[in-house]
Amino acid sequence: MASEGTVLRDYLRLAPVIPVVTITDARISIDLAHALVRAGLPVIEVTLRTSAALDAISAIAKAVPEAVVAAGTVLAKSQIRETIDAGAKFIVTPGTPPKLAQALSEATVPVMPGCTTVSEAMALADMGFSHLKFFPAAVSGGVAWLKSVHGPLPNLLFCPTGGIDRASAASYLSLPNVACVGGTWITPADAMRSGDLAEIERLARDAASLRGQT
Ligand SMILES: O=C(O)C(=O)C[C@H](O)[C@H](O)COP(=O)(O)O
Repeated sequence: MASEGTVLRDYLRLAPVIPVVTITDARISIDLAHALVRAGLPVIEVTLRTSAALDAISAIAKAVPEAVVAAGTVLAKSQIRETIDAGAKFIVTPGTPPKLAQALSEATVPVMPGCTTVSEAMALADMGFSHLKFFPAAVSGGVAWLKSVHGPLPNLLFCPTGGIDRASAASYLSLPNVACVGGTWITPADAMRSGDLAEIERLARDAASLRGQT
């Protein structure tokens, strides 16, 4: 688990923002990943919310080696193997009930489990997880929550996600216990639907520029 933490830390250092992407047609995934990589956001979380998700992960993993594709919305133990087989470089969950946490602790790729409370964060830290998704961040205390937990839990790093946008991202990124933030604002549903990759690349470039402000 310790070496997995190092690998995950290196992934999360690649960019200030992880685009959280829901893909309904896997055919867009390679061009989308190229656009995000070009813009400076190589770490991409593909949510397992659609039937195209595993194909999209697989396509990105094979065709865009500069990208680090993660599987998001992993809710069940059975999805761990599926996503690793598809080529996911790491796994992200929105929340992490104990049985899922146990299965994730045995995964062969790094995992960023989701949590919302101090007790959940402590339980995950106790299992060896060092980088946690704080979800849903904005409605669960946001920046103030992260500031408060840094004192008692100084060794944990978070990727707050949920309700974060371009305007609020910088205040999260300025915190010492925030590795990066996640969000969907880079890949809005209408741009995804119409395949407007130029707009997505513009939003991604703008998000990547947040690095300099922290
Ligand atoms: O489905 C999951 O597992 C998730 O990870 C949830 C997403 O991270 C949020 O839905 C982010 O959405 P926004 O609030 O629009 O940025």
